[in-house]
Amino acid sequence: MMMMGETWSQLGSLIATAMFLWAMFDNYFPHHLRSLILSHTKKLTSFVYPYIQIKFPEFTGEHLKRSEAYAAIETYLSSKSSSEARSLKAEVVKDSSQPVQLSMDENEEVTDEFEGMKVWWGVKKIPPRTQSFSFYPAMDEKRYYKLTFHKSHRETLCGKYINHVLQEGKAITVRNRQRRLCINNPSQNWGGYRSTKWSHVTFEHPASFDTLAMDSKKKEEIINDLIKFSEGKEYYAKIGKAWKRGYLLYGPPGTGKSSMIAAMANYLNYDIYDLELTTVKDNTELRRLLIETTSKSIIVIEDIDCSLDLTGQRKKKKEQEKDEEKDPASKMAKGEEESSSKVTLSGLLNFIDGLWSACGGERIIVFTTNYVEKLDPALIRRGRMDKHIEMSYCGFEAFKVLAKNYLDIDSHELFSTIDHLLDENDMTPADVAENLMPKSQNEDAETCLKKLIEAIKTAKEEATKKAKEEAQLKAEKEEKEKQEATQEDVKVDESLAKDVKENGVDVVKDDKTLGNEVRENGVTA
Ligand SMILES: Nc1ncnc2c1ncn2[C@@H]1O[C@H](COP(=O)(O)OP(=O)(O)OP(=O)(O)O)[C@@H](O)[C@H]1O
Ligand SMILES: [Mg+2]
Repeated sequence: MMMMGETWSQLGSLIATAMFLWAMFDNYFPHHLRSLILSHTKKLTSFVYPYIQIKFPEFTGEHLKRSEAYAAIETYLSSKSSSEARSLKAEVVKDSSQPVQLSMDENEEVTDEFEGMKVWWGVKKIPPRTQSFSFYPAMDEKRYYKLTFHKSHRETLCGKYINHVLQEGKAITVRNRQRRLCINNPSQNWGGYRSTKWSHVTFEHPASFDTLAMDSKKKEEIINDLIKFSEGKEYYAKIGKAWKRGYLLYGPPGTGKSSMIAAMANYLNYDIYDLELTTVKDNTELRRLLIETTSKSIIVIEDIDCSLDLTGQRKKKKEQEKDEEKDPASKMAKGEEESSSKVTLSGLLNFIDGLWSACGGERIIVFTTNYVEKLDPALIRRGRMDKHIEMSYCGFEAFKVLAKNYLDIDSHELFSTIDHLLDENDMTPADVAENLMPKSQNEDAETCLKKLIEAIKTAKEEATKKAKEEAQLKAEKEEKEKQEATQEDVKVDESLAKDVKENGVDVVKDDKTLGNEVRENGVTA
């Protein structure tokens, strides 16, 4: 059965040869008789060989570009080839998480089924026409995939099936794609041979939504939001909106903002572009960087409050100004610095919902901050940042996720104590996780839980002590200010009295108010 397509193909060739021989007798037959015979032969061929074949050559076009269809078919057939074919070829595919991709060798055949219809796939090699030396031997070795199916299935297989193969092939490539973490290069390194605006490494962060400790309802809501977005191509096209979504993650340090971004990327299979704004010179550079990001990616700007301040000017600039006050020499370079500090809030906003949105493909943009209240409302208004996600201190539900991850336990008698303690005290998931992690092999789950309880209690005591100290400091400061104010008043009174004594009328002339006071105090001019 395996070679069925092959056998039929040979039979087809035989018939074609016979037809050719018929044609050789061309001259001996009158024209009308000849076309009659030919039309009957065609019917006979189609009756004896009711199969259709489609070829997909590896290289196409004038410049012999590797055909996308060929690559997609190869990927699509990879799993079938590895389980059915006896002679296989292994190739390393660039940027793939799979060590090698297996494909069937020449003259092998695999079968596939689509809506109950059977098809045969084979790969063939066209031998090179010349034996001459070539710089591109791989290109000389032309191959093609051959699809064979019964003519009665023509309509479905030519349209729907081929479409399905190509789409699935591309989807598998995306799934197997090694994801990348890209970091923007400083612009002074942009010029030159083969330089790029982004450097990348393989993204291998293990965070996932399963390991992320947070309220399960909130987590589910975020996952659903991501699914809706990633499947929303038609929806976004319908409502006339660019296929983009903005998230603002805010919360104290160590509450899992960066882990959340990694989990999102892992969940959606997206690349991450970690955009460091402080090395971007101006809005033009920002645009150039963003235009080079690829589809299916998350663009991250961490600690947005540190990159831009409320007026849209760079924070760095403000700090420079402070330094300049102390150091006049640095003032000399001010003009230069100014021109290098021009990434503005409006530039960023224009990019988020301006023209950049027109470049197709799905992109998510995530801002993180520890201080949401510091951000400009223009930056975080709905529509720009579609979803605001608060990453908060560790609650009991989040703790249970961490306990499962770190200690592999779902319940324990100490859980209720921890529940109570976490309810009353703020502790970040990062701190909880740190305490739950066994430091040696002797530390079992109970020891770690006790360690956590101790840590929360200590943190509580420290927090109470700190609060007391702060209250005391505040009271002392207020008292000091009060005393200083009183001393200041006394000084003013004394100096006033002295002035009046020394200057007499002049003071009254100069200062009406003072004159009134002087008059009231009984010292007349
Ligand atoms: N919600 C969480 N779930 C699971 N692990 C967490 C969570 N929050 C923090 N952690 C742990 O703490 C470490 C630090 O967390 P992360 O870097 O995500 O915090 P962050 O909110 O981005 O902090 P920062 O504001 O300082 O950037 C992580 O490596 C992770 O192990
Ligand atoms: Mg972070």
